[in-house]
Amino acid sequence: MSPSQVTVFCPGHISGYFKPVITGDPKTSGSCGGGIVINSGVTVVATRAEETTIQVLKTSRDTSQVVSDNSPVIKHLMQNLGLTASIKTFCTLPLSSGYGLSAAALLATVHAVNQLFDLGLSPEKCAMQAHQVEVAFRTGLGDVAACQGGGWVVRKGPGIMAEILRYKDDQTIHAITLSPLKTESVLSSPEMMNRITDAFPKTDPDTLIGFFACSRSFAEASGLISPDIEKVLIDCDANNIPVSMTMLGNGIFALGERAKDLLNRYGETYSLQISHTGPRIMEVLP
Ligand SMILES: Nc1ncnc2c1ncn2[C@@H]1O[C@H](COP(=O)(O)OP(=O)(O)O)[C@@H](O)[C@H]1O
Ligand SMILES: CC(C)(COP(=O)(O)O)[C@@H](O)C(=O)O
Repeated sequence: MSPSQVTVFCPGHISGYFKPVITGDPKTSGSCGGGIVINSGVTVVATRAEETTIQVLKTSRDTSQVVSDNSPVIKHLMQNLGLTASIKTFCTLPLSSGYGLSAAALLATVHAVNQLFDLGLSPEKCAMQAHQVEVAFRTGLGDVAACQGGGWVVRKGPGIMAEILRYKDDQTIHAITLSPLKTESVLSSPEMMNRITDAFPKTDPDTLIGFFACSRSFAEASGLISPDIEKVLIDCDANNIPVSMTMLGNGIFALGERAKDLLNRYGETYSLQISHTGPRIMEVLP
């Protein structure tokens, strides 16, 4: 019996450093880089329907509010798949703030409709469907690849099939967002993309502390740090707290429990764990 509704959770992703790789084909384009797959992301509820409707909801204190009745990337994904369904996406982190929520929404949606309509797509094919929309819309380059699994990650090449090193760690990551930043605005700027490429680190980290150092030197060299962000970075430095800027968002992420009280002085602080998994089916209703 085909299900009537499927719920899937996909983790988000904080990118720490990245190098765009644009080949002209969204399937082989993407980025190399390092980031953290986080235990907060997007939950998608896909329900059989005669036409595609999309609701983007933000949840806080167990109450969800509709923030948008549209999502061009989800709409395009459904058209690519030739499917119609009611799609509701739920997140607690802020949108357009560098938490990889566009990727998480896309990847969760593909896995949900794959189960809802019994498409038989492999995890890799699901990820490819999501990745190519992300890249085509310039809403991300490497987040879908990262969110296929858990851990803090080093992506050695662009796209879904490239080598990804994944490392487990149970330390807490704390993050704040000072203001939204539309990823597409940066990815569509040739001048910024060239500067970002030049800032890419020469070696890959193999420790979490080393990842923070790589991300921080990348952020400093990228020219993306605003005065407000710089102030928080310096405060963390003064307290010996590993810290960097979320890519791409006007935000900060820092390592360990001591970061929470410090970041609380600057805004709402999100306490995050490194995810152990990628997308997960949460519920299937008959
Ligand atoms: N939770 C979500 N549900 C549905 N669509 C989303 C979601 N998050 C982002 N998107 C879509 O992706 C677009 C780009 O988001 P983006 O700025 O890349 O956010 P992020 O930095 O969190 O990935 C948004 O304008 C929206 O259309
Ligand atoms: C940094 C970014 C290009 C965008 O990340 P976000 O703003 O979270 O969509 C990411 O996709 C990456 O390739 O590392």
